[in-house]
Amino acid sequence: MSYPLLETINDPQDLRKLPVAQLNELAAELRRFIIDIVATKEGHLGASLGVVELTLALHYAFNTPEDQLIWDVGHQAYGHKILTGRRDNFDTNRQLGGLSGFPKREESVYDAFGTGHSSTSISAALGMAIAAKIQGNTQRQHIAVIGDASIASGMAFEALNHAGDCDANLLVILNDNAIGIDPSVGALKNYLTNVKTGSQRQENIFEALNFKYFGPVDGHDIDKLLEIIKTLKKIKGPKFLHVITTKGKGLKQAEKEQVVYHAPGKFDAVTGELNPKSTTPQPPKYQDVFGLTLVELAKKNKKIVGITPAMPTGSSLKYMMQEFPERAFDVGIAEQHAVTLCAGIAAAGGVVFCAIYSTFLQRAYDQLIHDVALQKLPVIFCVDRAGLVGADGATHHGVFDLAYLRCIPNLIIFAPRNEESLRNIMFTAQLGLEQPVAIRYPRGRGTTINWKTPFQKIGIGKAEKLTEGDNIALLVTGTMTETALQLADTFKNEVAVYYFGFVKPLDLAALQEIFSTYTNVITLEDGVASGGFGSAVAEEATRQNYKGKLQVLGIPDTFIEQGTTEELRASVGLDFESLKAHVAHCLTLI
Ligand SMILES: Cc1ncc(C[n+]2csc(CCOP(=O)(O)OP(=O)(O)O)c2C)c(N)n1
Ligand SMILES: CC(=O)[C@@H](O)[C@H](O)COP(=O)(O)O
Ligand SMILES: [Mg+2]
Repeated sequence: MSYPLLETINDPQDLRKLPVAQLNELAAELRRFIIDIVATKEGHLGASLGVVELTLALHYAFNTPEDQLIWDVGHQAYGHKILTGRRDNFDTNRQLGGLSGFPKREESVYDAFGTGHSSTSISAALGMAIAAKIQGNTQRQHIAVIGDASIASGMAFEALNHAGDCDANLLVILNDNAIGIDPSVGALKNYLTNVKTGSQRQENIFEALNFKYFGPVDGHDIDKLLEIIKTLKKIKGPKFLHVITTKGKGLKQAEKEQVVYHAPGKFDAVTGELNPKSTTPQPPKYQDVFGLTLVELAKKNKKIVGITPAMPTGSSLKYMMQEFPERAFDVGIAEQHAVTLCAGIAAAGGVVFCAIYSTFLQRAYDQLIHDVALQKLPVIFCVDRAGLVGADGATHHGVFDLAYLRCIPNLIIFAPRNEESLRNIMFTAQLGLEQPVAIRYPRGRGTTINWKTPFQKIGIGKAEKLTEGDNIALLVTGTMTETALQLADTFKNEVAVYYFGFVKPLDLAALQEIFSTYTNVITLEDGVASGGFGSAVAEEATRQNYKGKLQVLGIPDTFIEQGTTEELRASVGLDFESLKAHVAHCLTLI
């Protein structure tokens, strides 16, 4: 494919030299470029296609990078990256050693603020605007582009509340396409629909918060956008521009199936059709083991309720939402609310499952401690995307959970080793625990094709010895148990594998036996090595005055960037080959 006009744009200075009349042609090429790359390299698609015209208009009208442009979440910033000097290496997007799939300050001066988690843009832009004012810079513009799902989050509202009471030079652009990953939810969504259709006369929320409100404007009409931005630039203080766009704009299937084409995987760049799925039977995704098992349990246990903050498709809570719409809810991008809502449901006797990604649970840490654990409310957290998640990279890896959960009193922490163990802990939890439990499992598929095994109750806090071995005790948690078993198979009778599903409470009796039997102990986990499972074992080793050698293997103390999970595991020595070499070396020292 050739992109004659786009190829002349190496940064926004080049863009600003074009006559306005050529911008629509450039928009068509930019859209085509994004489609061509994402079709083969994968990534987020619909969001970037929807803001092609807005991206061009912003870089054309504002003086970036002096003016600060912040993309909320940042999954819609592909056009921005391509126009700001990253066109020629955009095919490395989300790959090992390549561009990040999100804006990143160290990647470009045009990336004013790193994003990945949603609803941070208004706070960050306001912070920059306040700093500029203090430094005497009254000319710099600060622009936050935020989606309709992201603006409904508490954090965004906190920032709007503050900004409306400041005279800082801030422009909030609401990119309203009426959908997040899944359809947007809530009263704000209804309000925005009314504003767009003019179906009800009501006070403008944003004006009520002291913003100068403009719009709604067609976000695919570059001329209109430029005209309105010209006016906005002359106004000081907080301003709000409401832009209406279509997610997936320009690719028929992406416009029609917006949920699927949020991040569609590989597809045909010309027809837009998704690449055919493999017809050979495959093990299930962990998210589906969770989602379908929950439906099974909810059919029998009428007290079960399911909650997810904005990830019904990603977490597969959608299955319960379809089957029991009155007992399963998507509450939008509202992790803090979701956790305290679950606390409330549990306090009132509900058996509540909170389906949340590990990386997003970080946002609700105080709610987890203050509202759930302190009151010993038996909320069942199903913490998805634990461990390395792959192409989303540093903002999204679920590697901190074991460390940040382990220090919370009253909380049980369980990491299933396979599909069966995930089903059984879910079954056990809904039978009734006296305290909360966090069940963490990874992105992607398990290992068992026939995974719908009969339910069995799990004894809380029990570790299991899986293989016999004389020289090394390999203590493992979660789905890395499969790798540990491969190691035991490679070093037959040398490596004893102990599976610790429970990171808390730890099986102290099992540890006592291990410390009194082995002079070499290795722990293995797919979370950070400092503070996680291995640290728990090390603390107990100190308490028990263990004199042998203990090694804690996990993610090192650094942020891990993007790549395939296999590449990333290899990069931190947690793949089978690296571990095999490590164990072989340890055995030579014994
Ligand atoms: C705190 C947080 N929760 C959840 C997500 C997952 N997530 C990424 S994009 C997205 C939807 C965003 O929707 P919207 O703001 O409307 O932007 P659009 O994709 O429509 O452009 C969600 C829920 C996230 N990135 N951050
Ligand atoms: C941008 C964002 O936060 C989500 O789109 C995320 O990439 C989803 O991750 P999964 O693909 O693991 O559901
Ligand atoms: Mg949206």
